[in-house]
Amino acid sequence: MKKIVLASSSPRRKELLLKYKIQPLIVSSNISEQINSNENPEEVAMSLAYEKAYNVSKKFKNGEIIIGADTLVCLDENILGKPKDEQEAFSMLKTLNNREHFVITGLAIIKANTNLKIIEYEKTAVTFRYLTDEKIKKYIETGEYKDKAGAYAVQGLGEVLVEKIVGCYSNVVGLPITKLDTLLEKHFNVSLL
Ligand SMILES: Cc1cn([C@H]2C[C@H](O)[C@@H](COP(=O)(O)OP(=O)(O)OP(=O)(O)O)O2)c(=O)[nH]c1=O
Repeated sequence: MKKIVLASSSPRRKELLLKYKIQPLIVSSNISEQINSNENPEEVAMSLAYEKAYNVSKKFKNGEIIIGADTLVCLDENILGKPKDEQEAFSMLKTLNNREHFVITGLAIIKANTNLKIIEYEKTAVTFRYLTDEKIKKYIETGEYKDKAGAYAVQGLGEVLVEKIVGCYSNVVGLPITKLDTLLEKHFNVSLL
């Protein structure tokens, strides 16, 4: 079987991928993620995903398949990354309140020691229900906002904040599984199942 490498330290991505038979090696990319908010969010997500995959691919030499991803939340052309503290988490959740936003994950797949690289993105629409300041504060008190783009986790307690999702669910959690399988089959002759 071809060796698959997940270039990520995200426990969510790891969990999403470990369900499948491909037994990925997990290697953290350690890149410093700089978000330039003047850029188009899809391009930001794809270029960060590529940087992560490329950084890890340099450690491999035998045609290993390296997967990198970057998830960000996008509201009216503004990019929301991970909040640095509770105050920032509160203001992020307040702006997401009672309306629709988009979650974009850039996905990069590289074959080590070849020129083969595929870079795409997936976009999912998420609508928050109306939340009182009290409810937002209670959610922040759970600590779940930490290390999450947009300050929430739909797969966790943050489920209660969400009224509607249109599109790929795993994309919101951090790795668009359907798109990943489609690209792996098409370009790398690998299947998740
Ligand atoms: C919106 C949302 C984001 N997230 C998480 C997924 C990502 O881990 C994180 C966005 O951060 P990323 O910078 O995409 O990833 P990461 O720093 O956690 O991991 P790495 O760069 O090593 O791959 O937000 C959720 O877990 N649930 C959600 O509902």
